[in-house]
Amino acid sequence: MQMRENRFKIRLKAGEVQYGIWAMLCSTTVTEIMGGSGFDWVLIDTEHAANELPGIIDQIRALDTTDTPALVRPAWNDTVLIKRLLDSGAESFIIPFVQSAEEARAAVAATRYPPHGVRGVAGVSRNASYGRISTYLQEAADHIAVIVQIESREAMDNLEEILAVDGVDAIFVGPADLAASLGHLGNAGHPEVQAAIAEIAERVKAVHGRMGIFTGGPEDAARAAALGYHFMSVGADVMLFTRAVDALAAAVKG
Ligand SMILES: O=C(O)C(=O)C[C@H](O)[C@@H](O)CO
Repeated sequence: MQMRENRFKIRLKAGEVQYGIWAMLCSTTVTEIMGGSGFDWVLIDTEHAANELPGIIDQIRALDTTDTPALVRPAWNDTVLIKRLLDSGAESFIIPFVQSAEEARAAVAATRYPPHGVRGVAGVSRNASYGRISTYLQEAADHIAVIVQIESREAMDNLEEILAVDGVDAIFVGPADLAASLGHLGNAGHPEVQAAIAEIAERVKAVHGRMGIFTGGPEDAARAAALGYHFMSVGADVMLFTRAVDALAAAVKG
């Protein structure tokens, strides 16, 4: 058995525009539904959602039945969390709150087998089709996408050093945490935050231009695309569902 291509990573490295959505409801059904909607990726969030490993695996399995690649955000830039997600079949990661080149190197190392990293070796996990993919250990690194989140003032201060880390495929801006770090908690629309988002874009474009951002919807995504961001999340299942059920209740209950 051969390893399948990581279509998200291929398109990411080519700088193609890819629109995604956040999966936070911890629902295999909802994630599967979103996988059939036509998005270019669905991110299974474990940082700000109660997604745990069994449910994450089920959601990855569900997305495997669609044309939409799965991305996973571990709860933290943690070697053990990333190892367990890799063995479960995750291959594209958005790593939260990376603030330095050292932390970026640690994130990459968590996805690499020795001598290039510290990932624990088990050739019979789900990622290797339980041992059927005999070349997995040798080929895995090429199929894994490592995206680090830039979402603090310190990360901005270290941006070029982070971009230079071998194995970091792209950065992803988290506007909510960036706003908090810049002193504008809850106000990602503050001019200083928006200026920082634009500054990050210019600095990343001066290096390789591979950058994504969390946006609140199509209009926000269009503004981000105009700055050069090319993989954008345009929403989250939890927000979409809450708004829809609240609107329905209001419609019938006045
Ligand atoms: O800081 C951010 O913004 C992000 O990283 C995205 C959020 O965590 C996402 O859950 C939407 O609030």
